[in-house]
Order: sequence, then structure tokens, then C-alpha cells
Amino acid sequence: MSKFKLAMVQMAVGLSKPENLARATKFIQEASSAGAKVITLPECFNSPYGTNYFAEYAESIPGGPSTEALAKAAKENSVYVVGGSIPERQGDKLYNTCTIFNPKGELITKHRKVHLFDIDVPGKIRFQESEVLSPGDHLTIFTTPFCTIGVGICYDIRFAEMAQIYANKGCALLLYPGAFNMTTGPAHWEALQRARALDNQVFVATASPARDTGAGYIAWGHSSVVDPWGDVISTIDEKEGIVYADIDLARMEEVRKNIPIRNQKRLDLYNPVSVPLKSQRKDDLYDIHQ
Ligand SMILES: NC(=O)CC(=O)C(=O)O
Repeated sequence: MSKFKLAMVQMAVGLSKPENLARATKFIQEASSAGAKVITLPECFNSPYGTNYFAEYAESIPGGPSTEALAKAAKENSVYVVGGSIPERQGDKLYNTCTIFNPKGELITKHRKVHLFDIDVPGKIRFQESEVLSPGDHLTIFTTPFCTIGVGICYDIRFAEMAQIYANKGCALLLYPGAFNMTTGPAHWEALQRARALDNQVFVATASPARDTGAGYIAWGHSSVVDPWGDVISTIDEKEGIVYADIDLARMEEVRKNIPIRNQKRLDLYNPVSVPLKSQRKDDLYDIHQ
């Protein structure tokens, strides 16, 4: 199938976990009714985003109320659900984790944010996820009947090498649940999506929480879908809503044919960042769900 509808959910996230889960479920139903086959929630959709909240809202995966709600919603609506992220607890460690469900409601894989959001922009924003979270150690790819999809969480989008590996491994779509803020959002959010799309001639899509100006961390919003030409083909402002896009793989092939950078790389002059050869990597570096 070369065409399918993608939905990126920009939902309000508050202090009540049950209300957040009910909202996510309602949005999944709505997107499915509109014909979406792959539905993505925002980063930290079950909890406010903040290092002071992660431990309180953390769950084991699977087994917690958030993954149970997503499994049920995926099954009832017969859709792929890319569950934004939730704080995950395993042993004495916490992770920022995206769970991915198939249309039978089965958890097929999960992505733990591999690049933790540790920044300090004086006078603007200081955020140190590593004070409470541990980083993941896998890149995450899953296959659907529509296309192969690579997953990153928010800050992961800043790392071009990761996206390039996904593209080299056959991903046509990169999904980044994310929560940029009022400093980095206007400056970098769209530029990074367009950069990753242009570098790799793939579709790139983001899902942010809706903006809550009363929150400790104010999300930028502006969930979007960018096509392999670098055009923003669907987007939203800061309020709640769903961003839909028809992902047409023929468009990707056309762009790749028109501007064939993939066949023009001077690998004799620079090392490929992708390490697809088994001999060059640890066997467990990638979590690829076929
Ligand atoms: N919240 C993040 O992980 C990333 C972010 O806001 C940024 O890179 O800017």
C-alpha cells in the first residue's frame, strides 16, 4: 500500500493521569474515524513534562494503566498507536519511553529516548532530564503494511546521524513525539523537521502536547508533518487538535528520482554515518520489529 493517512495528536496534558488517558483514547477514536491508520500521541502524554513529575507518573511497561489504555484503543480501533511517551520505571531506573501497538493491540516495540534533554540557555531555559532519567540504548524501527517507520523522542530529532541510519535502513517515515518549549520551539522545531526530511528524503512528523501557559514547562505545540521535499504539508498552532496527512510513498520516490543525492554520496571522501553492516556494530544496537 503506497498511501495511508497519518494522524499526529496534539492533546492537552494535565495533572490527572486518568483524564490524560481518557483524552488520548478519545483522540485515537476520533483519528481512526477520520481514516487514520497510524496515530501518534505527544511526548509525556500521561504526565506533565518535568523532572519533578517523572517518578510520580512512571509505570512499568507493560502492565501499567497507560499501556493498557493504549493497547485497548489500538485494538478497538484497529490502528497502529505510537504512544507518544510516558515515564517508564524499570528497577530503580526511569526512562522516557514510547510504546508502539499494532492493530491487534499488541505491544510490538518500545523506544526509550536515547538523547536526554540536558540544556542550559542562560536566562531562558535550563532542563536536565539526566537528573532523573536514564537514556535508552536502542534505535527503534517497526514495519507496517504501509511503510517502515523509525521512532525518536523530542531531543532525538537534533541528532542527524540517527535519522540517517533510519533512512538507510529503509524507513520512509520518522515519527518524533516531542515537547519543544517557548525558547527552542520558535527557533528550531520546524527547521529540524525540515532538515531531517531533506537530509534523508523521508517524511518526518511530530506530535507535541497542546500549550498550557499555566504549566511549569510550556510546550510550543505546532505538531506537523513534513514531506521528503521539505514542505510542511500539515500543521497546527498551539491549541489542541489533530494534524492529518496522507503519506504518499510515490512522492518520496519522485523526490528521490528528481534529486538523487542517495546515489551521489562521496563515500570515498567521508565515512558513512550509517553502520548497516553487522560486522561494524553491536548486534543489539537496533530494535527492529518486522
Ligand atoms: N524537550 C526535548 O526533549 C527537546 C527540546 O525541547 C529541544 O531540543 O529544544
